[in-house]
Amino acid sequence: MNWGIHMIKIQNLSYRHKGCSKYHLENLSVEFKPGTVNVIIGKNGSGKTTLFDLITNVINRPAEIKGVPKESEIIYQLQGLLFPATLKGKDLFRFFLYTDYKNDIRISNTPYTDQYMAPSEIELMEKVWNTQFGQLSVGERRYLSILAITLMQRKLYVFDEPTSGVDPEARMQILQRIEKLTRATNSIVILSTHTLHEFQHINCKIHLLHKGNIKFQGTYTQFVENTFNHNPDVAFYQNLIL
Ligand SMILES: Nc1ncnc2c1ncn2[C@@H]1O[C@H](COP(=O)(O)OP(=O)(O)OP(=O)(O)O)[C@@H](O)[C@H]1O
Repeated sequence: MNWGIHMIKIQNLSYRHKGCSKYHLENLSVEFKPGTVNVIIGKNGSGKTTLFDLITNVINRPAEIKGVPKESEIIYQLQGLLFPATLKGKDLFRFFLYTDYKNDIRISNTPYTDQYMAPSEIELMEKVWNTQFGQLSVGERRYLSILAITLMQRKLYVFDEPTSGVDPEARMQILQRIEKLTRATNSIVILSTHTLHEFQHINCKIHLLHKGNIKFQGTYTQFVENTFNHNPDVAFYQNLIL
């Protein structure tokens, strides 16, 4: 019997997309554990989405990736937000939450709110609930989608750039929701981002993906500790040239 901590373990994974001569992931070894937000960073085209697609079986999952829960226990937020423009905010919530067999949140004409929301979030929910998706801004769409996803109960959450296009206040609110997932359950949370400084106050482990492999792994504090002004963008650059 396995009493060990549940985690996703990748060992010596090499992968290239069909028709490509160059490997996008090369002898990649990494572990994703519960209890922290696993933040994947890396340059454009470094393979973050490819890695997510492999973990979630969007691309056939290779044997080198172990410990992934079964499909019904996974939720994968894609970079693009594909949802019919005429459906309303509440319909999006219904779409996500009614597909979640574990959920008992009921959707009505009254906007969803809970005790974790700041007044600005409640105000936003009141606005978006009965507004068509197509009439919402990109950031409003993303906030609404991520909020719905964080209300689902899963063993693995994968978010591809969940804060892209979102204003600084809503970004922190989204990240705090995501961080809460790691506290309340034993779930594994993995996300990718290009905006690093917002993780300063989030319980996270950073994994820097570069040239097919992990170049840096550690806490936010470890990531910035050797840089002037503790600037994470400088740390990013320095790690690439090391
Ligand atoms: N279906 C595909 N066929 C061939 N090459 C692909 C395919 N999908 C992605 N690639 C290539 O794989 C590499 C990694 O792409 P990927 O989308 O995983 O990067 P990323 O780190 O998520 O980038 P970004 O930060 O820009 O979102 C890129 O060079 C890309 O051109």
